[in-house]
Amino acid sequence: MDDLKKRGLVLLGCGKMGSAMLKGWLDGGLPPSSVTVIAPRPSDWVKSTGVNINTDLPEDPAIVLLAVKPQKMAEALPSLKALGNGSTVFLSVAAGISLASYEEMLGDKTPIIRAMPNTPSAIGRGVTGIVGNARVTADQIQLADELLQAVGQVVQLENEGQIRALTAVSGCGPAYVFHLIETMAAAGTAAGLPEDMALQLAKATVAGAGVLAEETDETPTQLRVNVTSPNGVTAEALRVLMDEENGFPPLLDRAIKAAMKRDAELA
Ligand SMILES: NC(=O)C1=CN([C@@H]2O[C@H](COP(=O)(O)OP(=O)(O)OC[C@H]3O[C@@H](n4cnc5c(N)ncnc54)[C@H](OP(=O)(O)O)[C@@H]3O)[C@@H](O)[C@H]2O)C=CC1
Ligand SMILES: O=C(O)[C@@H]1CCC=N1
Repeated sequence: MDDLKKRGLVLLGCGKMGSAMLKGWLDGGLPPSSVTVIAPRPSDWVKSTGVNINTDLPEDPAIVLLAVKPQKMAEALPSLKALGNGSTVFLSVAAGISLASYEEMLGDKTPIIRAMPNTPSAIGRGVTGIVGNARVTADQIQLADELLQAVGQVVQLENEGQIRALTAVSGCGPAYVFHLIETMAAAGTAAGLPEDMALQLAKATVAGAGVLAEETDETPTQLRVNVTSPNGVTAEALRVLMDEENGFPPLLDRAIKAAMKRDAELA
């Protein structure tokens, strides 16, 4: 991390994901002076952080984070090509785009790491999968791992092929959970609760269940059983949700497959 502070971190794109990660790093003590953001329309929040914005780039930054939309990558990346084939590590969070495509755009001697984070990174509770190309050294993987651990957990993938499924599960996953909160709250409101109370109950239930699932030694299956009194109330709801034809299992399976299909298209 000292190397990163000295040589600098460049962010290409600083929208929702770039800002979530930058917030986590700045909150964790990364000096804003070590960071250079390249962004056509930096947000008020980015401007308020004290990072360098659209200034000259450091000569040999330790890491360049690529956080533009996959569709914008080919247009945005040429401005950084001079840093390719050197010791700067390119860390891409973009869905779909392969290590081979980056090698084509930046030079095949460029150390490149694909990472797939998620937005809870903004509060240090993200989870990121990473995989590097053949040029990445163990030290560079270690640096990326350390940087990403500042915003949550890190999983090292065995091969690039796994990143598509990881994207569909944890990269997109917060959106599924937020939608669960939305729909629980809406169902609670329809069932007679005041809207704000239903939302409070849905948020606290999802947050509490999430922390419990992470902190206990019990499996999610056992935790579910613990809630489900025999012939009780939960059992009736689960009969609907666990239905093998219309419940969560086929629905989530279809959702994950749809996400993976889109990831492949973006590639
Ligand atoms: N959102 C998420 O939960 C996750 C996103 N990702 C990945 O992160 C990447 C960014 O997604 P997200 O943050 O959601 O998208 P956003 O649209 O919020 O952010 C992308 C940013 O890139 C900027 N930008 C566009 N063109 C350029 C350029 N030429 N140079 C520099 N910056 C540019 C955009 O600016 P402007 O809007 O002004 O055009 C925008 O601020 C994507 O590749 C996505 O796959 C990965 C994991 C999770
Ligand atoms: O929706 C997307 O394409 C990005 C990738 C993972 C989360 N958001």
